[in-house]
Amino acid sequence: MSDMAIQDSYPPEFAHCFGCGPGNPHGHHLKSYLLGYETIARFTPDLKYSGGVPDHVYGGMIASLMDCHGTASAAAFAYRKDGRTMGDGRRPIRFVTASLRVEFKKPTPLGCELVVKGQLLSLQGRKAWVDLKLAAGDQVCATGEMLAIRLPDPVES
Ligand SMILES: CCCCC/C=C\C/C=C\C/C=C\C/C=C\CCCC(=O)SCCNC(=O)CCNC(=O)[C@H](O)C(C)(C)COP(=O)(O)OP(=O)(O)OC[C@H]1O[C@@H](n2cnc3c(N)ncnc32)[C@H](O)[C@@H]1OP(=O)(O)O
Repeated sequence: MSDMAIQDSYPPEFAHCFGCGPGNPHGHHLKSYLLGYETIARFTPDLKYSGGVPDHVYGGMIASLMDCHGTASAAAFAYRKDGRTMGDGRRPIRFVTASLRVEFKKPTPLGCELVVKGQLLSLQGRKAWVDLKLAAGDQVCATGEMLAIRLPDPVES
């Protein structure tokens, strides 16, 4: 596993995301790591993120974790495909979410660590499709699929 969280390679001007930006003092600071052919993030939501059922996580938090982990995963997979290393000093590879489908399979318990994993389904041009799973212990509580779009490099003037 790379020691560097994918989000820690974001330059300061891209580090303000509420869900995962290291530079947002009020945010969640999600950290995603490339581990072989998949990505992994661990997060324990604060008890205030309860959903409609007591002791269960609010669905928006689940989508938020997938949103940030999915775009970070897309970037990590693109770095690997391009034969690059994150934080290599060149213009960073960045993706944004174009679409995210979440399927809530089981209630997600509040107060325990959640593990989000990402796998690359396809990477074609600027488009990355990422498969996502969120589990509490052995229980997969939500699955998702993201289409992330790579931000184009600026045109040199
Ligand atoms: C989001 C603002 C953009 C400016 C960003 C600036 C700085 C941030 C940079 C990096 C972020 C760094 C770190 C990330 C941190 C946290 C991320 C958390 C995740 C998020 O929280 S992220 C926010 C939510 N996210 C958005 O706020 C996106 C709003 N949106 C857009 O900004 C544009 O929509 C964009 C850029 C997606 C594409 O725009 P574009 O002009 O560059 O490219 P274009 O439209 O040509 O699409 C190219 C090909 O993707 C296909 N395509 C596009 N959208 C599709 C869809 N929905 N379904 C199916 N296919 C789709 C087209 O059909 C075409 O396909 P084809 O090439 O085959 O024709």
